[in-house]
Amino acid sequence: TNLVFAAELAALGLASALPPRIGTTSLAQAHGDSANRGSGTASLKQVRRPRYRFNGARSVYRTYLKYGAPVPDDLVKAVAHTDALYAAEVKRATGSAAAEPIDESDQAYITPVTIGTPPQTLELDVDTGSSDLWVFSSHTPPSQIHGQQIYSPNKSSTAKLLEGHTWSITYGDGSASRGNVYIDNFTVGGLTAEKQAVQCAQQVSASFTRETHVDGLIGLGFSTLNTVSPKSQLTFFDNVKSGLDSPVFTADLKHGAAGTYDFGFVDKAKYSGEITYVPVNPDPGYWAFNSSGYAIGSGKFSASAITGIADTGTSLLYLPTAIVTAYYRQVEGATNSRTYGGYVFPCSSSLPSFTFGVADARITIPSAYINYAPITPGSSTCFGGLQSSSGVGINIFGDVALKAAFVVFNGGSPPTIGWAQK
Ligand SMILES: Cc1noc(C)c1CN(C)Cc1cc2n(n1)CCN(c1cc(N)ncn1)C2
Repeated sequence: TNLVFAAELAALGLASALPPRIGTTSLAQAHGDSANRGSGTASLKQVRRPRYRFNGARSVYRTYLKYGAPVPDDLVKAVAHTDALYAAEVKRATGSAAAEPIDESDQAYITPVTIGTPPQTLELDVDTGSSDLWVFSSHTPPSQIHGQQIYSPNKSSTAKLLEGHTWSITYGDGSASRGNVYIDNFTVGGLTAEKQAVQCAQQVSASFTRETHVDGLIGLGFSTLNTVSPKSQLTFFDNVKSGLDSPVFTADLKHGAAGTYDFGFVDKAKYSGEITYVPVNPDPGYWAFNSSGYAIGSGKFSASAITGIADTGTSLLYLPTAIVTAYYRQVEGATNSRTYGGYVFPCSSSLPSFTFGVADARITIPSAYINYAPITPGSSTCFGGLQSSSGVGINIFGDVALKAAFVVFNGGSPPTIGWAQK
């Protein structure tokens, strides 16, 4: 009976009150721990099983089975009932995927995904500034494909054409793509959306053709921005959100190194200090939030609200002209070049860091991130990672800003965005 009792307690996930006796060797002793009490005695430490929920009906049921007793019908029903209750509470799905820079200036980041059956692997640009999931495909004219991996729906047994639906999107820099739509399994970071709308490109603009490392985009903006017509489709995040442990995804982008996108959980190991959450206005369809102000280098903080969007699909940081001119006034030889389309400076110039506020929190972008890249490979003139938003029409916290922080995109009600130093 001691053994049974101990077993029941173990089933409860509780430490047993009955220390095991002769013949058992503690793990510590197995690993030669210092206090050797001689032979014949040992003690095993038990630990609580994480997230274990005791299910009484099931425990009684097991005892009936163990002693071959006939199981009463209402006990079988009770077990099914309690299992169902717990299934509703069980830890849900999460995912974690790499975000690899496509070049040495972190112009964009790519994330491996699989689509269809058998799985076809592509590497897509996760883009919180748009809401279309589109891919280079077997429907893309070969003349427009330059090294990209493609998705072939006709090779996937689970692909279904979304009859009569098309899509067409144009991005801030004028690049564009359009095509038809399939529904298929879509997996990123071990997380699968069974019926994901996968938009197949039948036409891509030259700048996408030139981007050999980018096989398409995963739009993680709000689904209201999705361009599929006549019926707009849900983003991957909206498709998986209800099954996630928590309705969030996080971005931990890095300068010149692979970072991660996590889904369903906030990884405490990825940031320092506290995460500061601020409201998001989902109406424009972007992750729009208010920054509380800025500071240049070690200068004083200027508390002035800056409404902008957190956009993983934009490379640079675009802010109001007044802030940008104040910044480059501190950079030797900086000019706003019409030729190169923005602020440039001698690559050897020393740059101040740039700090932006999120409520009372402060995110500081190291100066190295603002020395973005030579205007052409090998040039001694460099392009700034901070540029004016006046031509864009909206302030954009793109990768230059995002990679200085750990960012939580909280898709709960109401949506919020969290920022932490790292
Ligand atoms: C890659 C990459 N990423 O940014 C650029 C530009 C490139 C390079 N370029 C040659 C190709 C290209 C152009 C775009 N992309 N890729 C990604 C989506 N684009 C966005 C997304 C968004 N949220 N906001 C604005 N544009 C425009």
